[in-house]
Formats: sequence, structure tokens, C-alpha cells
Amino acid sequence: MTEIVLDTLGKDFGSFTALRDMDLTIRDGEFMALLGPSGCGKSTTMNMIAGMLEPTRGQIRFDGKRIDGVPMAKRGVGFVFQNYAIFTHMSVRENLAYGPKAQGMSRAEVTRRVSDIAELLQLTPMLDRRAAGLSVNILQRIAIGRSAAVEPAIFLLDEPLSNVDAAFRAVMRSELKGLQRRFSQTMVYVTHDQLEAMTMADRIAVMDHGRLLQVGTPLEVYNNPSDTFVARFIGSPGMNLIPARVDGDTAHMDGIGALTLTAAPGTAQVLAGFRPEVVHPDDDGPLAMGVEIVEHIGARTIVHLRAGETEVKAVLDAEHTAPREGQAFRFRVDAADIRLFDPATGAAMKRHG
Ligand SMILES: Nc1ncnc2c1ncn2[C@@H]1O[C@H](COP(=O)(O)OP(=O)(O)OP(=O)(O)O)[C@@H](O)[C@H]1O
Repeated sequence: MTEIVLDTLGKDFGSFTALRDMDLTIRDGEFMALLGPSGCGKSTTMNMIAGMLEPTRGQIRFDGKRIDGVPMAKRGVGFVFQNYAIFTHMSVRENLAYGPKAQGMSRAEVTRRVSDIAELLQLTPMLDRRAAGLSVNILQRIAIGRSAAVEPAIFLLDEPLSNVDAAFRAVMRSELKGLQRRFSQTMVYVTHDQLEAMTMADRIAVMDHGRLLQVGTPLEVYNNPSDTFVARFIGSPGMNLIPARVDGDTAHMDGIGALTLTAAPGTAQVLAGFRPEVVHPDDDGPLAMGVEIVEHIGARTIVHLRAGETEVKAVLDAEHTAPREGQAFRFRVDAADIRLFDPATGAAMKRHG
């Protein structure tokens, strides 16, 4: 187990800054997801931790020791990429045994590790199959197993599930979590998929445009996003953000109605944020919008509401009768579920009271 510290870490490519002043501590045995849209600097960060890229500024420390400058092979990290890197001319068993053998482990130890990993990743029935000809899903499972077999102190995974199909992705999410519990490794997982980050990570580092915006548990970033980017990026659909005028403890939203707040931030123009899941249908509710589209997704219904230019999404569960398109929809949002953001900077506004 290893603690990773990124200390004002930065990376430039020529005059382009891909990562600026990133401060992040990844604790011993923690599952940290680096989450953000394409190009935000996740892979750049990961490649510097792995040793494939050297930082332009700042330091990387493993358990207090500076590691930037240390060759990749000496860092004790396992790395799995989006595109599986496995030897297709070898059997599954040979692929899994490759790392432990290369590290000079005894035959008995190699055998133990291979059967352990194969069991964990459900590869036991195909240990003697040649890798060539196996499905993409299985190949990625082998790639993960191959890196895990050496039991690295740090396990880095860069979008390992982006090329596998949706059903398999769901299975792998729980298997990866199981793998980490089993070995208690420090795990850093790069993804642009908020669902992967939310379901697997102990904490999530949300990034955009080379900046770290927020670090927190999945519930923290979901409940208290630091800004409007995180608010929209986390959740499916993301948080509703509605222009509102606050006066006392009331936020007025043009053409929709008024929200009552838990405390009075004075008079201000704000973005009132609330999750689609906290929209409660209520015939006597203070808010009203027109129903534009109703999407039934299994037990959930996503209702797209509109009033003029303003759109709101509501997620209703099975106990509610879904409204019909073209109808008016009355609802309420409880004061505790409302977040306020500064419309100029996008930053979350401090809660008063
Ligand atoms: N070797 C390089 N030379 C120049 N620019 C680079 C290089 N590597 C990355 N970049 C740029 O740095 C930015 C961050 O890239 P990075 O790969 O870290 O993003 P990412 O968040 O991992 O996105 P993706 O999921 O698309 O890889 C991008 O704008 C990318 O074009």
C-alpha cells in the first residue's frame, strides 16, 4: 500500500498547459477516480504518476519519497490502458504468469497468483485457451488480471472499460471493486464516465481544462458540488440550474414560481440548483412548468419540463404516475435540496444559517 501525493503538479506541452497546479493526496489503499471530459488532463496526470511523462512543475511523492525522475519500472505501479496490451500468441495462463515470472517469483508463487487472479476475474475455465480469438471483453479482463497478478502497490487504470460492451462494463465495475478490496491496493482510475466513478470510487477528483475542481466522496460531489461544472457533470441527468432572484428567503424563478430557502443570503441574482431526483410532484406545489418529453427508463421516468427558455429535468420513480406530454406539471423542491451558485463565476455560494 502506498500514499500518492501530487504537489502543485503541472504539465505543459509547448505553450499549452495540459495540467495546472494540481494538489491531490491519494490515501493508502484508496480507490480514487480522476473524472472529467475528454482533454481535461486525466491521462496526462496518470502518465506522470506511472512515469511515462515527466512533470513540468511540482512533485510526485509515494509514501513521502519523491518519485518524479524515477524510471517507470522502479515505481512499483501496475498500469492498464484503454487498449488492452496482452500477448495474443500466448495462452491466458501464460499471460497472467508473465509479470510474476518476470519478477523472478518461485514456481509455486506464480501458480498461486495465476489461479487466484483467474478465480477473481472468472478466467479459470479458459486458462489454457490462446488469447487470440477471445472476445474484446475477455481480453480486457486478461489485461487487468495480468497487471493485478504482480500485486503492485499502486494500480493505475486508464479508461479500461471504454471499449467493452455495456453489460460487461456493469459486471467489471463490481469485479474491479472486488479486486481492490482483495488486495487493498491504492487504485487510481481514469474515466469520463461519472457512473463508473460514482459506483466504484472511494473519492472522486473532478477535473476540467487541466484544473482539479473538486475532490470528495461520490456523495459529497453529488450533494455539494463546488461549482456548476461539477453540478452538471455528476448525475444522470445532471443538476438543474435555473436563473433566480433571491429576496430574503425566497428565490423567484421567472415563469415557474418561487422556492423557499433554508436561509436568507440577502438579495442576489443566483443560479438555483436542484437535482432531478428531488423534484416532487405536488398538485399544491408552488412551481409549475409544461411537460415537453416523458422518457420511461425501466423503473425511472425522466420528465423534461419547460417554461419559456428554462428547462428542468425531473426523475420520478415507479410510485408516481408519469405526467403526459403537453400537460402542466406542478411540483415542489424542499429547501434542504436547493443549492445556490454565483452566476458570474459558477462557484457554489456559501450557505447562510
Ligand atoms: N504529447 C502531447 N503533446 C501535445 N498535447 C498533448 C499531448 N498529450 C496530451 N496533450 C493535450 O493535453 C490535453 C490533455 O490531454 P489528456 O490526454 O491528459 O486528456 P484526458 O482528460 O485524458 O482526455 P482523453 O480521455 O481524451 O485522453 C489535451 O488537450 C491533449 O490534446
